[in-house]
Amino acid sequence: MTAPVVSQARQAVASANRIVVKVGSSSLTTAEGGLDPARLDALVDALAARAAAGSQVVLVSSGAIAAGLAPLKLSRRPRDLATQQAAASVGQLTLAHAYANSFGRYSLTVGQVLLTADDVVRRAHYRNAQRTFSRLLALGAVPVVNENDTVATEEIRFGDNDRLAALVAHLVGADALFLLSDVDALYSGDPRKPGAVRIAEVASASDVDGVKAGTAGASGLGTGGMASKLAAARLASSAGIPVLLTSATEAGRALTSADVGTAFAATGSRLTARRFWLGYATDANGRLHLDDGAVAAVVGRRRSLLAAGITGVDGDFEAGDVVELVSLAGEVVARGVAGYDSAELPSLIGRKTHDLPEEQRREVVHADDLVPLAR
Ligand SMILES: Nc1ncnc2c1ncn2[C@@H]1O[C@H](COP(=O)(O)OP(=O)(O)O)[C@@H](O)[C@H]1O
Ligand SMILES: N[C@@H](CCC(=O)OP(=O)(O)O)C(=O)O
Repeated sequence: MTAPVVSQARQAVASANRIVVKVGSSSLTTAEGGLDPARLDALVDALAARAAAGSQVVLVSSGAIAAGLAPLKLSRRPRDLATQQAAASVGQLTLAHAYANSFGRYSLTVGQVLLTADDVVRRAHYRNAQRTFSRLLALGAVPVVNENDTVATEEIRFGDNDRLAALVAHLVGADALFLLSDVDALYSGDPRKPGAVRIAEVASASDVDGVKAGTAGASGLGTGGMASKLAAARLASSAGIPVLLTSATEAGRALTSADVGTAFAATGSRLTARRFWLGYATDANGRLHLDDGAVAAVVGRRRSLLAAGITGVDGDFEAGDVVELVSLAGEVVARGVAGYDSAELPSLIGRKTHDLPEEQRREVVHADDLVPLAR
């Protein structure tokens, strides 16, 4: 008998020391939509076992809105932000309490961490959140994270916890990310439709090129569907963090042998906190449009961006602001820190460096301040 081939990604996920586990609303609720204590306990059983085996565990849990429905006598997930926030305000309390009790069965202490996108986008907040996580973990507590729905306005929302989990995985320097949902793996298309094929391994971004990632599941409680999980898995794996995507009912196996679901290998190398923040966490203030030669230079050869390769400028930004670098096809290929104010650029772009006045011969985006993005 030949032994099953275990991919490197699965080995990395199985032996990871610090892990981030994200669970979706649909995996924590009953058919009627309320919080299901049995499902929550089953998840915590698996997390506590991993903690007992020596891993540091960070849990990103959705479910606040779902948990708030019944107490507020709402029959389904509200569509408007204000009612979602009210439901989250009521439900987060129930959710956190349920986790505290459930982890308490194993004498594990939980700490609640509620984050808005601002806490990751602003560098000072990012560092602050990093310190909090690091201290909680050092003290042996399990951070239980959710979006701070009650104060997050439409503009400053993450909107989906898959992305939040990928950002938290980087923020805490996790060795693996687990995305637990109500579907056992990634499929080539929506598994509710015939013909979808299960994908076990994703070794590089091109392995998911043809995948049709559909919207949220039948429960009506999830938000992003598979598309947001796929984006989050790409975000984490391109920043050097392997990902395992499977259903919450497989949490036990996922967190021990990792021989279930879809494994995403870490493709890119780990970025420093500053480069990760620059590439993925912060908001951009403007856009620079690049010709093909400039894209090849900055993405392929990791060179600085010079004025000669820029064909257009959008937005109102100052030197020091973050901008997106866009190809002729309209794809955002990199992000970087602008070396000039947007008002200065129109007279420089398209011109060779030696044709420019001496004080304007510096790079528009220096290579050290430029992060090519995962495609
Ligand atoms: N290509 C695909 N592979 C797997 N699942 C998919 C795919 N496209 C759409 N889905 C659906 O995405 C759902 C999971 O997303 P969602 O309901 O948002 O989960 P969660 O609440 O866990 O975040 C699954 O139930 C599945 O039906
Ligand atoms: N913050 C929201 C969850 C948003 C969300 O991403 O939900 P899901 O798609 O179920 O992971 C809540 O706790 O209800």
